[in-house]
Order: sequence, then structure tokens, then C-alpha cells
Amino acid sequence: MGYPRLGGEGGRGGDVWFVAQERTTLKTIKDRYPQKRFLAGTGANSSVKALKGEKGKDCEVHVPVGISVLCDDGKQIGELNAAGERLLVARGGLGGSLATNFMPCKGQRRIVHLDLKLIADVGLVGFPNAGKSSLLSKISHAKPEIANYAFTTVQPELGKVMYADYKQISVADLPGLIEGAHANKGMGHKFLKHVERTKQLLLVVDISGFQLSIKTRFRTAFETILLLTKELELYKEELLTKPAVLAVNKMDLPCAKDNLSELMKQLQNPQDFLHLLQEEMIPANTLEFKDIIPISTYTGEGIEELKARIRKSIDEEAEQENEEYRKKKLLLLQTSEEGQVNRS
Ligand SMILES: Nc1nc2c(ncn2[C@@H]2O[C@H](COP(=O)(O)OP(=O)(O)OP(=O)(O)O)[C@@H](O)[C@H]2O)c(=O)[nH]1
Ligand SMILES: [Mg+2]
Repeated sequence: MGYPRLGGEGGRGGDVWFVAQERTTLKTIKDRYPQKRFLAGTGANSSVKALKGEKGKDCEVHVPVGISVLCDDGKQIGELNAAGERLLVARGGLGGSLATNFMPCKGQRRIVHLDLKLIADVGLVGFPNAGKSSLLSKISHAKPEIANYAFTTVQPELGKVMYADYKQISVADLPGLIEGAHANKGMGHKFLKHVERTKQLLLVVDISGFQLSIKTRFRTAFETILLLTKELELYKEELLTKPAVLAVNKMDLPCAKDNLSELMKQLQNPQDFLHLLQEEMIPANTLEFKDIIPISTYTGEGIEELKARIRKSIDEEAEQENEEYRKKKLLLLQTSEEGQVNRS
């Protein structure tokens, strides 16, 4: 792209910045900049008299919020997580100076890759067919595809849960995880990276235990929870530190009540039941659920309660963040006051 981003006499060339903007998508970038090239300006020539001229005009490229910018070798240059954040992607070249015999330098050249991760308050995590999309369509206006086969959802979809006081919570419907997802089975990495960006997890399990298209056709809800935990742990241990709520789905099925009481026993003393799984499938840590809610997306059982618990969990987390922020501010204030007293 041919911006004349030359610096003024002896000045530095303009830089290339990525600026995060709401409502920008990867497609918008492709449409707006089909050439896919952004040039950092070359520095300007200099005469002996004017060694430091004005810097060239920067090039600003609008990119979606939630993007990671990676170099050709896979190293991360940076991330843009909020609207308005800016990232310097390529520096303009230095202008001519005495040191360069008044010759200017070219701008930095870099091939970059953009990796978009979804940002949502809550991410739905579960095996295929557990009812994640059914749940999203029940609690929000989103219309995800729902079907009785595994991997119906192949793209994450966002829904907004509305509350009476107009608060909105974003929930991401993610494709189902399978055993081996951490090793990229079933495009596991592509799905798991979205889990990284959600503030909280909502695990959805099918209480009937039937699983489609997974090694074993039957996995109890308890086994499913351990397997999901293992996948999250193997991909990135920190994922297990996110607050998590468990939705036990398909409570309308005949076997559900008995299975639920069995599951509650198992979750109270997980150590006593770990032998049910092969050793390599047992996670090192178990997920602590803030709440366990039996639901049915068919009958609507538990749905309002689940919505209320999600809200409570999000509010509690926000309150905790505020508290930490206040403490930090106070500490800063105290240390700067002490510094002033010491100086006077
Ligand atoms: N009996 C019963 N069936 C349900 C319930 N919720 C969902 N289902 C059925 O379970 C099947 C899978 O539902 P989906 O919502 O597509 O499941 P998913 O977890 O999004 O599946 P993937 O997108 O493949 O990961 C569908 O046939 C649904 O109709 C429920 O509460 N009770
Ligand atoms: Mg789905």
C-alpha cells in the first residue's frame, strides 16, 4: 500500500499499528485491505542542517477485538483484548543521520498471522450431543443448529443472556470436545483456544450417559466430567482455575433421577471413584463447581435457576476484581504518600 509515510527531513518513517475495534471481523479486514500488505514508511533523507525532521504518518489498521498477532515463526507480537487497544506491528525506518552517513533506512518488514479467539463471559464446554446448543437457544435469542448427531456445532456461536435489570451476559456455544482434544483430535485446539478467552466455564453433561461417535458409546456423567477436566488440564492447566458451573442436562429422561443421585455421590468424594477410569485419563486436579444444576432443555426444568446462578457467579467475580483493584490503588496511594513524607 503506498502511503507516502516518509518522515520529514531526516525523520523516521511512519509505523504500522493494529487498532482493535468492535464490529470489525476477519472478513472486514480481507474486504477492506485485499492487498493484505501494510507498509511501514522509509525514513527520510537528511541534510547536515536538519538531522531530525518530522516523523512520517502512521498507518492504522482496524482489527477485531480478541486478536493475537503472531510472527512467521509462531512467536507472539501481542494481543488486542479491548476496543481501542493499539499494537505496534512494524516500525518505520530511521531517518538519515550523521551515523548513517545521512542515508535513511527502510521500514521493518514482517509477515504476521492473526489468530482470533472469541471473548465471552461464559463458555459452554461438553462432549458432542450433550445439549450445549439446545441450552444456548433456551437462555438466549441465539439460534444455533441442534441435531441428534455429534459435531453439529463446528463454529463457535455467541448468545446474549438478558436479565430483568438489562444486564447482559455473553455465552459462547463451543463445538463438542472429545477425548484427545488436547492433542488436537477433532480439531481440539481450534475449539480449546476459545475456552481460554471465556471468563467462566459452564460444563454441560448428558445425564443419560450415551455419547455419540466417541470410543465408548456409554460414559457416565461423572466419567465425562473427568475426561473433560483432563482435556482442559492437558491443553492448559490454568483453564481449571476458571470459575465453573455444572449443568446436568436431559433430566426429562427416565434414568435421569437415579443417575443424578449417583453423580452427586461421586462428585462429593471423587477420589473414591477414580478407579472407574483408566489411569491415563485421570486428571491431576478436579474441577470445583460453584453450582451443580440439573436441567432439561426440553421441559425447561432448572433453566431459570441456571440463569440466576450464572448471573450470581459473574457478579461475584466482578466484585472480587473490583476489590482487588481497590486494594492495589490503596497500596499505590500509601506508598506514594510514604515517599512524599520521606522526602519532606
Ligand atoms: N431428552 C432430551 N434431549 C435433549 C435435551 N437437550 C438436548 N437434547 C437433544 O440432544 C441432541 C443434541 O443436542 P445439541 O444441542 O445439538 O447438542 P450439542 O452439545 O450442541 O452437540 P454438538 O454441537 O455436536 O457438540 C439433540 O437431539 C437435542 O434435541 C434434553 O434436555 N432432553
Ligand atoms: Mg452444538
